[in-house]
Amino acid sequence: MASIKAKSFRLALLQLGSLTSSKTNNIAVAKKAVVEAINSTPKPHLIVLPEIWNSPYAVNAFREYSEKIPQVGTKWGQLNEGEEGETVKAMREMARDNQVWLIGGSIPQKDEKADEIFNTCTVYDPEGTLVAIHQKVHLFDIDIPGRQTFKESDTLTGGKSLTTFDTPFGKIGLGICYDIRFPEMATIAARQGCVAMIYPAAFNTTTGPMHWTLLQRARAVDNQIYVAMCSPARHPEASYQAYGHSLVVNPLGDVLVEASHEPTTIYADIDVEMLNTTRKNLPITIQRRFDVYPDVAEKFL
Ligand SMILES: NC(=O)CC(=O)C(=O)O
Repeated sequence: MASIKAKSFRLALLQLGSLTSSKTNNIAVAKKAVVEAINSTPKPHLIVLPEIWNSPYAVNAFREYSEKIPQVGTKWGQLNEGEEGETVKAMREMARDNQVWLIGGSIPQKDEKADEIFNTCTVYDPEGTLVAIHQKVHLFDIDIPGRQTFKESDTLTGGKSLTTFDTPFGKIGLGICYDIRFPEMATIAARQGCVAMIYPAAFNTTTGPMHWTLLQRARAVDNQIYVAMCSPARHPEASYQAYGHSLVVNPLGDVLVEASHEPTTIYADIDVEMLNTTRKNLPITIQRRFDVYPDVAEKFL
């Protein structure tokens, strides 16, 4: 597990602004930001959108904005009209038209059979094939009186599995926002050989200043991987004030790049040699004492 065979790559986090209650507007905003990122130099290999970017981040909106998501492996043009939601179709186009890997943030997903709604991240390869689906495992149910109360479980169901996906530049692990507070997910992904954990996210103006940077640095240092979180920009009229501050941290825990709360795109180079050097110099990945405590990744390896 010490060193990882992968290629270095460039990551772009799209901290989308001007998101409204119009899904059509939000799709147009995302499409434009993807095109702008792809025209930057050097070109990013992997583009990330934020959590719940096509809908308001509000428990009473998730059902109305929810969409059908097809199975992993469905290719561009394989489905008939109506077999997948309009946001999913748009994300396929963003990936295919720009020949780029896309982590499509998250959108509310409708599971008609079970009558359930999930907070779901989809990933597309440069051909527009849906290659991974992650349903937010840990629902954001918190109550900090007078400051921040939110109960995703009022309308959402939690996912039941962990998600990684392979790219030509290495294996990537996925989580969504609150998932980062549960360290096992990142540890399992790292033990499976991921170079990075990427979380579409939307912390708020209470929990953001407390824990946003700390959690990412902790997950990075504990697991000697890259960690990134992509947030929407703050929106003064929204019922939920996103923290912004999209961020990328390296395996030493250094913040490589951080946005403010304004709409912007940030870029970072994921340097696999740096990851391997960190693991060689501080060899914690081969010093674990599984004779003293269990390996949380074991049943997933
Ligand atoms: N919005 C979330 O899912 C999580 C969050 O804001 C926090 O953990 O704080």
